[in-house]
Amino acid sequence: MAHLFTPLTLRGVTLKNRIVVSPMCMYSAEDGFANDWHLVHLGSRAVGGAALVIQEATAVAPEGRITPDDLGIWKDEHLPFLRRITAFIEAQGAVPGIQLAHAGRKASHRSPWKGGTEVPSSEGGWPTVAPSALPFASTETAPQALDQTGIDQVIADFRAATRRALAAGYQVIEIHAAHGYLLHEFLSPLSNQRTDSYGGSFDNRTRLLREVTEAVRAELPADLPLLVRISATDWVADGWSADDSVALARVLQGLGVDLIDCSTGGNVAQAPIPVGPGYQVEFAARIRQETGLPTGAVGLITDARQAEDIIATGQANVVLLARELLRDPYFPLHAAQELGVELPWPNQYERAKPRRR
Ligand SMILES: Cc1cc2nc3c(=O)[nH]c(=O)nc-3n(C[C@H](O)[C@H](O)[C@H](O)COP(=O)(O)O)c2cc1C
Repeated sequence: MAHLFTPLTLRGVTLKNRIVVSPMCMYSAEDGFANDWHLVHLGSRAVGGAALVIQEATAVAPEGRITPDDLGIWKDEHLPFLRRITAFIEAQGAVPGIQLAHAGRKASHRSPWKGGTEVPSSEGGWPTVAPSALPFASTETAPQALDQTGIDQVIADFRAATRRALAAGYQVIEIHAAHGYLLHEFLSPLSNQRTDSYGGSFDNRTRLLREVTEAVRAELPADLPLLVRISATDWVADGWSADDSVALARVLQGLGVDLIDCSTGGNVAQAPIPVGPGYQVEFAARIRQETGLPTGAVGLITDARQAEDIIATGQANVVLLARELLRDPYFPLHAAQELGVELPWPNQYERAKPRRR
């Protein structure tokens, strides 16, 4: 049996294989509400055979949206449609997951295909918040530094969003602490120059993520797993480092986190990132090796044998695929075919279109 198709149990949730749909903003929501697009998009990844479908960065507060077109879970009215999505994913034998997010200083931007620039207030843009009043790029408006009341509100928003996510039927929660969004901004000394108990030392810069993690974990039943996505490095000297990530993983392990999803970058506009096949896998491997905590590898994993090798060699416990699953929503079924694994109904790979190379 290929390692890629062995089940993985995290607390009381069993993934039927090791292929996870990496969260991807689809910029197709209005006022945070999911619609038919999200049902078909996420549902088809479940039909395609992925074990866990993690819904895009879903904002815990309206001002935490990257773009006005992001999904949200800041009010109960969002839940009825989300329930349709989770029910459909589950009916395909996959696990519905959600990434809870706050975009911090990178909020209030147009989607990439609308240019990615800041949305002016005249067009519905809003003031952004961050640990310090430092813009992501020198051309952008500076965010407001959060005060203690604002920080408490962020923690309360993650807590309330978790409660809603459970009510909507998600079985896996992932906290988004990567890619230069709010929680990563607090971690990195490049974006966090606070002098209070949330800035300065490692202990202080990790405080908000620890408090958010504790709040989310406290809402979760003991049998549901919690994932945290981190950017394992800022890719620049004096930024957040791989050593920091190992230390953070140990702390998160003690707070009941079950898997670290290891991405990188996003907090420095011009970071020299050596993008190439599997370029972030080494961080998942190191964290797993040094902490014993399960990890997820992500980033240019596009090939069944590459994915199999990552799992077989113990570099990560799951692989997360993003763009390859846009190109080939049936990647898991094709991978099974390529690795000689026969899957039970309804995931017989014969039902999928042959893959063109
Ligand atoms: C259109 C698009 C939207 C994305 N949105 C998110 C997101 O909401 N949350 C997140 O953590 N990463 C997001 N990412 C990053 C992916 O999850 C993934 O980490 C990255 O694309 C590298 O994986 P890949 O090479 O398989 O695409 C997005 C990527 C793309 C292409």
